[in-house]
Parts: sequence; C-alpha cells; structure tokens
Amino acid sequence: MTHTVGVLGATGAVGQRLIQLLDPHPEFEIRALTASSDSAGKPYRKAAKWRISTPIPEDIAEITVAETDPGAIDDDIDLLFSSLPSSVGERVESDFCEAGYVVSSNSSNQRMAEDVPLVIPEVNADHLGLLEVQRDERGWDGAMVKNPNCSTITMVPTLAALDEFGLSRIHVATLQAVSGAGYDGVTSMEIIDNAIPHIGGEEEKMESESRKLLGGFDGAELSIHDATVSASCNRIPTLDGHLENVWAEFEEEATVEEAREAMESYEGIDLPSSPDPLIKVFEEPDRPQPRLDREREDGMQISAGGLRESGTGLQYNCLAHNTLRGAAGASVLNGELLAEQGYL
Ligand SMILES: NC(=O)C1=CN([C@@H]2O[C@H](COP(=O)(O)OP(=O)(O)OC[C@H]3O[C@@H](n4cnc5c(N)ncnc54)[C@H](OP(=O)(O)O)[C@@H]3O)[C@@H](O)[C@H]2O)C=CC1
Ligand SMILES: N[C@@H](CC(=O)OP(=O)(O)O)C(=O)O
Repeated sequence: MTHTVGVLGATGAVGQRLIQLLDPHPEFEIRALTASSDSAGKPYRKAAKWRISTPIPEDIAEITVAETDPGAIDDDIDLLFSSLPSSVGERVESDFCEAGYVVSSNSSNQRMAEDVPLVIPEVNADHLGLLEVQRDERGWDGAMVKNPNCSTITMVPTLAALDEFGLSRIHVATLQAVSGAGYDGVTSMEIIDNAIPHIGGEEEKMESESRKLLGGFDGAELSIHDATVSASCNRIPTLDGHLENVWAEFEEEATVEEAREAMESYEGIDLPSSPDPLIKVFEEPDRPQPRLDREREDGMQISAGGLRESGTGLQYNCLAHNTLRGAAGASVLNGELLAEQGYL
C-alpha cells in the first residue's frame, strides 16, 4: 500500500536528504513540499539550492513549494516528515498534529516531552504506544513522533545491545562531521586544520535522549534508564559520519567476546530502511572510519570496533552516517514503523 507524504522544510540540507530517500521509496509518494515564505510559491527546482550528488528527481523539481502552514497543503496527506529548524518546529509542528496530520520529525523540539515518543525502531519500537497517551492528553487526531539527535542515534543501538549486562555508567567523546551543523554551520576558516571542542547543546542532548530511548514503557508511562551518561562533543573536518569513543560500565561482568557477540546478534526490525545486521562489528582495531564505513547499507548501518577492556568496563568506537541514519533516514524509518503499526 502506498501512503501520501509531505516534507516540511524540504529545501534544507536534511529536507533534500528526505527527498532523496522518499522519491524512490516503495511505500511513500511525495505530494507536498513546504519551506519558508521566501521559497513558497516557487517550483522546488528554483527554491532549493540542491547540494546532493544525485540529480533532483524530475517529478519533484516541478512541485510548487507551499507555506509551512496546515492550511496550505492537501488534507489527504497521510504522513508529514519535518526537517524544520527546531525553533520553527516548536512553533508549527503541533498545529499540523492538531489539524490531524501524523508528523515524523527530526527537529529537536519536544524530543524529551513525556508524551512524545522518541524512537529508533530497532531499539524501542514499543514506545510508539505512547501515541495513544499523546492523543488523549492533547486531543489530537494527528500524532507526533521524533527521532533522536544524530550523535545519540550513533551510540544507542550499541548500548541497547550491551544492556543485557546491565549498563550502569557510560562516557562518550564524539568526533562529529561538519554536515551536522548544516551548510552555514561552521565556516571553512574555522574547521580546516582544526577541531572544535564545543557543539551547543549536543552533550546535554546525548545525555538525556539516550536514557529516554533505553528506558521502558509500561503502556501508560515511560521510565528513564538509570545509567549515568556523560558526553563530550567535538567537531572535526570530516564531511559526513559521526565517530564516537564510548566507555561503558556494567552491573554484571562483560568480556570483549561477549560484548562483540551481543552487538553482532542484536536483532534489527523488518522495515524497508532497516539494515541487516543492524550493527557491523569490525575486528580491525582501526575501524570504523567515517570515509570508509559511513555508506554501509545505504548509510543506515551502525558500525562498531576497537572493543577492549578498559578500567572497570569496556571501551569501543562506533560510527553512523549522521544525515542518513542520524537524521533523514531515521525519520523515514519512523515513518515506516508508523505505517506498519497502522497509524497512517
Ligand atoms: N541529526 C542531524 O545530523 C542533523 C539534524 N539537523 C536538524 O534538522 C533540522 C533541519 O536542519 P537543516 O536541514 O540543516 O536546516 P536548513 O537551514 O538547511 O533548512 C531549514 C529548512 O526549514 C525551512 N525554514 C526555515 N525557516 C522557516 C520558517 N520560518 N518557516 C518555515 N520554514 C522555514 C527552510 O526553508 P527556506 O529554504 O525557504 O529558508 C528549509 O527548508 C534542524 O532542526 C537541525 O537541527 C540538521 C542537520 C543534521
Ligand atoms: N547537532 C548535530 C546536528 C543536529 O542538528 O542535531 P539535532 O537534530 O539534535 O538538532 C551536529 O551538529 O552534528
């Protein structure tokens, strides 16, 4: 069955990635594209400065961009993907849900709200049940589901795999690609021959979102995982692919071999955009690397490696494509889950 979809913030960096993934998608058909008032009324070809190496799909290029307003798009759209700046998302996403639209959003606003499911389908698909609570509390016919921050998505599937040993304490240091900041985010003069040990709000997002994702859902309320998470986030001059160094401590003893086995056998989910296996574990000590490993499984696989004993726990590295698995691909995967679970 095909579902009609739209993209809010379609001209932006993540919006373009969404179009790249949605245009050939077997379950979704793009019917609406929105952006700011500066772009509204123009054909997409003129409104968007297309920056992806594959050409703009011909059928998409001629769609007229609409205002980002529920009254400006058709009401027969089953699902909206949102890649709006979070300040804009905070202002308008709820209006779309109130108007009856189901929204799969990549924007950071409301990710930690108690009645908003924050979902990585392979990790916590059951949290989608929170939508019933959300609809009751907010009186919406529509619904809002969020995917987490890109750095959080990179680390959490590996942690979910290791939680069979009882995660108690996690430290993570990131090496994040420039695409995470968007085209105008860091200038070339700032980042070439450099590393920047600060990404505004990123550490707090990793520390809070990961505990929500790893928490439980009893059918009515979420519980937050009680492990402590400490993050240090750094920008480096790679284009795509966030690499992360993780130190994890457990309630039970976990050997390197057991941890590798837990990651390799961690079950994925049967959705079109979900890779199999979810986590690739490298034996080579110098992998994963952004340039070599970010495109694995269409940019949707999580890579890990360098597993070793360290202090009172384990240390390893993980990596994911930040604008695919970490942003647009994550929203599409949540859309596939919404479709599979009958929310569209
Ligand atoms: N997880 C990740 O790795 C990443 C996540 N993100 C997040 O995704 C979101 C989008 O980021 P990105 O694509 O880089 O942003 P861009 O700035 O490239 O694009 C923003 C989009 O929103 C539209 N927009 C801007 N202002 C308004 C407004 N007032 N009303 C309606 N539409 C508006 C823009 O339209 P117009 O072209 O007309 O201005 C454009 O389509 C952000 O929340 C960002 O934090 C971003 C990058 C990576
Ligand atoms: N902050 C991330 C990208 C981002 O925009 O994250 P979020 O989706 O949490 O706003 C980065 O710089 O790589």
